[in-house]
Amino acid sequence: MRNLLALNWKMNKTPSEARSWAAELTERYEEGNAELAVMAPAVTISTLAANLPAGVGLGAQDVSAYESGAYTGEISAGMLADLGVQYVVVGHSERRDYHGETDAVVAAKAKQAQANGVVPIVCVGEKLDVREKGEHVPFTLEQLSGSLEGVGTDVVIAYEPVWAIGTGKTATADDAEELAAAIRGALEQRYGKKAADIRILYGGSVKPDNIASICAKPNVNGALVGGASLKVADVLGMNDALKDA
Ligand SMILES: O=C[C@H](O)COP(=O)(O)O
Repeated sequence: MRNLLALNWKMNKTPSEARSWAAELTERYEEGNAELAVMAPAVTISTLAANLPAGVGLGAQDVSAYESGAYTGEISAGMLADLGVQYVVVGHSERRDYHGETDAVVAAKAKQAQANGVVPIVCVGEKLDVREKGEHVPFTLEQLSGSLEGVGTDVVIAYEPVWAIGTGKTATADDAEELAAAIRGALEQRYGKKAADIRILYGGSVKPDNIASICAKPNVNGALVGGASLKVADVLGMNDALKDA
């Protein structure tokens, strides 16, 4: 399966900065074996749609759980689709933590995305205390189960141990594979044979020098990258590292 390198800018870059980033990427990018997609702040999506190099996909970082109507400040999946958005991150730990998103809300968002032809990237993963108790596998699988309630197979899963996000502490490739394999098993129970075609990403302090070993694991099919997505040089480094993958 082709690796997906999902670049989550989080709340970084103005539209002008996004234009410069896209221009630099266009100048230096050579398509490799990995699929690249930018998970952009909503206000930069139009700019990126017009300026990203061919072959680089477009994503959003959140979507409303509702179709349309009186939900001030929300952005619907239909609006994202109309801008050419292919992917949307749902249930990122920062949204679960700072905005109180429950598994049910995450599932509703994923369903809205799918109903509009946008592929949800459903994020799951444990905090440090859960890992220290050795409960990271059952915790993550329960979160996954709730977040996929009623969600179809056109989905990407991102396993992000919260303790590894933005901390410089990367899970080892074996840690990533332990959870990716457990997630694959859960997907098989839910979706049968189609589970083999669902991409499972790892996220948490991924950089050019560790991405290849993590993505070499059999059940890891790419990465959800925060900090290292902001500089074009790092993105090219990760793209190169996956060239032979
Ligand atoms: O969405 C991306 C993840 O939260 C990882 O962020 P990070 O690469 O800065 O650790």
